[in-house]
Amino acid sequence: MSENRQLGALTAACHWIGQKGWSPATGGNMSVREGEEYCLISESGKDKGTLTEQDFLLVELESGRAPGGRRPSAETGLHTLLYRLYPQVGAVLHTHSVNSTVLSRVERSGGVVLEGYEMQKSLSGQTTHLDQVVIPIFDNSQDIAALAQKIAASAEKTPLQYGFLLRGHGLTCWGKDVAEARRHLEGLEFLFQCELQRRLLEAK
Ligand SMILES: CSC[C@@H](O)[C@@H](O)C(=O)COP(=O)(O)O
Ligand SMILES: [Zn+2]
Repeated sequence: MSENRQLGALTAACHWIGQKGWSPATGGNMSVREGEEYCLISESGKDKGTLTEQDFLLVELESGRAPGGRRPSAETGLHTLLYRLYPQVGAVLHTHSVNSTVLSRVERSGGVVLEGYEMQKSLSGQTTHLDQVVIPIFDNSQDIAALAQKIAASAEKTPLQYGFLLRGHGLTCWGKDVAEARRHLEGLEFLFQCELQRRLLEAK
């Protein structure tokens, strides 16, 4: 097993995510970068709230393969895409919260616009509630390779920041390390809940 210094923090983040109820059943997957060519990602099909460091597999970013016969996350292709596109990405968290699942369906456009919330400042680089933060939404697909291609094409036009939603599926977010990815996840989840409640209360 690798001695990635972020792996303990990632395992703790997985337990926290489980306690929050953001990875029900076996939903969600989590990873950390391991140098320029690899990442460590959760094994497919496990309960992400009770993972140990032995449940993470070393995967090559280019091929998405894990040596040794164990099966990395079904959504490995989305994690490896982010690590390949952005050298500054050090950790990726994918969750299945009720709020991200519902909001990504209620919002029919290609993105959720967050504006007017102090908590936007939980996202690195954001300094005021007056700015707009757009979290893109991509239609869900079971074809992860095709989905990764669509996301990559979109990222060429508009670079990805903080995270994206998969419609009716969940949130994938990231940071330069586990601590930042965790802050982005908590901030976005808070903002999604605010946005859903605002829409409910303002609906005629
Ligand atoms: C109820 S799990 C749904 C899965 O297909 C997937 O979306 C997911 O997040 C977990 O897949 P995994 O292969 O365990 O990483
Ligand atoms: Zn998922």
